[in-house]
Amino acid sequence: MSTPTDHRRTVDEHRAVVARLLASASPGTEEVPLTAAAGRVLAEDLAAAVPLPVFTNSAMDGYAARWADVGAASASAPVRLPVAEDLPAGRTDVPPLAPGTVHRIMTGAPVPEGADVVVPVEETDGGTGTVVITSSPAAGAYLRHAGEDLAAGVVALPAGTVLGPSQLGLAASVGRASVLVARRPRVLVLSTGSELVAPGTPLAPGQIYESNSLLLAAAVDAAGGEARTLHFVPDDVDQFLATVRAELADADLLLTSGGVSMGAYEVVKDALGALGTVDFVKVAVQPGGPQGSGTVDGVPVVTLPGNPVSSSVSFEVFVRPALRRALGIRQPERLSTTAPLAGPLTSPAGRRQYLRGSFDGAQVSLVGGPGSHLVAHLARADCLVVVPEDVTSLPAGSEVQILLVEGALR
Ligand SMILES: Nc1nc2c(c(=O)[nH]1)N[C@H]1C(S)=C(S)[C@@H](COP(=O)(O)OP(=O)(O)OC[C@H]3O[C@@H](n4cnc5c(N)ncnc54)[C@H](O)[C@@H]3O)O[C@H]1N2
Ligand code: MOO
Repeated sequence: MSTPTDHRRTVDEHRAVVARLLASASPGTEEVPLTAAAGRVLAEDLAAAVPLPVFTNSAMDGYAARWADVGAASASAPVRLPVAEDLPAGRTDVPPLAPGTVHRIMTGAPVPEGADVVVPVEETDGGTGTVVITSSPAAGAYLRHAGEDLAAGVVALPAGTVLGPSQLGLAASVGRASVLVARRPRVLVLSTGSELVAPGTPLAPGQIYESNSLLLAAAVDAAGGEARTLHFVPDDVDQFLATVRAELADADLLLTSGGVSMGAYEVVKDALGALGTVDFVKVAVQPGGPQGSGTVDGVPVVTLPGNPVSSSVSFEVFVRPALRRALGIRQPERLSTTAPLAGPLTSPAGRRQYLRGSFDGAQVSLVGGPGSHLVAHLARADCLVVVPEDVTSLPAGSEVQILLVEGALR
């Protein structure tokens, strides 16, 4: 229950704190071959060295012609013309088209000077010495003009673009073999908890499988970082700090899960809290209330709560956008929309709630309840339903904001 002494940082305040912190975690840029650039973030305005199309070329297999010669062709009054040249794609010496002749041309081949239409082979007898044309498309048809897609010299891809398949295709189309990209922040993902054992080993009573480091490392990688995981079984605070410090040398960010609430054995909070450079706060959010942020030996650290759903949601809300912003990504946030609720919901007063949902393109259904241990439900969700701080209940049909997380509408 919220009391006057229970001051909580707002979600937006904590998002700003983490964004500022991670801005300093940005490790600069590097040139990479285009063949290794998938998923990377462009760190330069990539200018087109060539126009697209590079030269005016044919959109069809057929005959490059002068419309004045072929425009009147019909089945009852076919036009017969000599075929002066054969132009396969890749031909570099293209003679101009003399009046009263055609050039046989293949898709992608340069259109000869003087041609202003391509007659598809289907409208002809396919002749190679002479051709009989039985109909002509409109003047100008089937010409793909140099520069109509992109002019030479303009920015083809602005800095901050994530290089997906079509962006890589464009970079290659303008002739780039390598690109300047943001270095991927190296994120050390550290989970703590003596009840946690690695998947694949037998469980003793009281033990569970460690899952947060897998979840968070995959989320870090998907956000553009480069995760390395470490599971620390706490003995004592000094040993924890020594382990963390030894691993920090190659990290741009330390991301921990667990050990930050109010219990008697909160190794993350105890060890990092004592340094005086990490703040532990409560955020007005559910799940994911207990949060921490600061630096360890100058390296940014964000501490997430251990409940798996809390870890996942707080990564989504606080870390992912900050990491993507630090990478220079133009659109760091998830796509968001509004959708009507399939059923009613309730939400705690004074907390922004992020409920797991499933969006079918028309309405959103809740997946499981608010419990932050519901990992199976989490894995079935494809969106987060955002319930504002001042809303405690909503009837079915209410419009709610949803964040489309990875895999929505798959
Ligand atoms: N008296 C209070 N108790 C709790 C509070 C509170 O305010 N007062 N906050 C609750 C909330 S909210 C959360 S969230 C959790 C956060 O706790 P910790 O961050 O200290 O996490 P742990 O206690 O270590 O673990 C919580 C829960 O999650 C499981 N867990 C932890 N790490 C992993 C992992 N790597 N893989 C899988 N599962 C993990 C752990 O076994 C626990 O069940 O505190 C509440 N308590
Ligand atoms: O608010 Mo805690 O983060 O889930 O249960």
